[in-house]
Amino acid sequence: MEETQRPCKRVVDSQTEQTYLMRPNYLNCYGNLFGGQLMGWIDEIASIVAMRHCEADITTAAIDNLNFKEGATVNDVVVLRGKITYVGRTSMEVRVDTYVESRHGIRKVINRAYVVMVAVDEHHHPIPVPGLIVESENDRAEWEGGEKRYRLRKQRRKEGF
Ligand SMILES: CCCCCCCCCCCCCCCC(=O)SCCNC(=O)CCNC(=O)[C@H](O)C(C)(C)COP(=O)(O)OP(=O)(O)OC[C@H]1O[C@@H](n2cnc3c(N)ncnc32)[C@H](O)[C@@H]1OP(=O)(O)O
Repeated sequence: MEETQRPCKRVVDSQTEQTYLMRPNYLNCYGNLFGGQLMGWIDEIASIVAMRHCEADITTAAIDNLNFKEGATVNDVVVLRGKITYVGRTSMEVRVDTYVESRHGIRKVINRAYVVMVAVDEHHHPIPVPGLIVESENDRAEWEGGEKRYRLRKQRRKEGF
């Protein structure tokens, strides 16, 4: 959240959207979007959001909550939207929502993932990231959820996984 000691940026400063027209090479053998392909896209957009926020190199520390609620097939339009929800000292949580979009622009959720990215220097050591300016009620709710997940991940690491 906002701190006087470090620079702060807004959620919108790094928000990113990426759109794909589904091609045969994105599909699995059943003709649906291949899960590994989607994971690669999620990791890529989360990386871009995090790099835009911290203006440095990043590495992926964790990906949570991959649920596939809808499929997508050839000629569908798939949209990924990524935004920062929470920042620690050197880590950033990015929420990535994936949708399949109809020809009329109606979006159905395929997946929601939370990705933890860590800013690193040239020696791959974690470095501090800018704080996050929480501007809306929505940003605040995301921040509070992110804070809980941050603590939970720390606890899980203490317990050994
Ligand atoms: C034709 C079709 C092709 C399709 C094709 C598809 C292919 C299918 C692709 C799938 C794609 C999947 C997505 C791969 C994504 C990668 O590529 S994962 C592999 C890349 N990542 C790595 O190698 C990272 C390895 N880990 C590390 O280098 C270190 O653990 C880290 C992350 C830099 C952390 O360093 P550390 O020494 O543990 O530092 P420490 O001070 O303890 O922690 C630093 C911060 O990280 C946080 N942190 C550390 N560990 C964790 C953790 N496990 N969880 C959360 N936060 C953590 C800490 O809380 C801390 O945050 P702050 O409190 O400062 O905010």
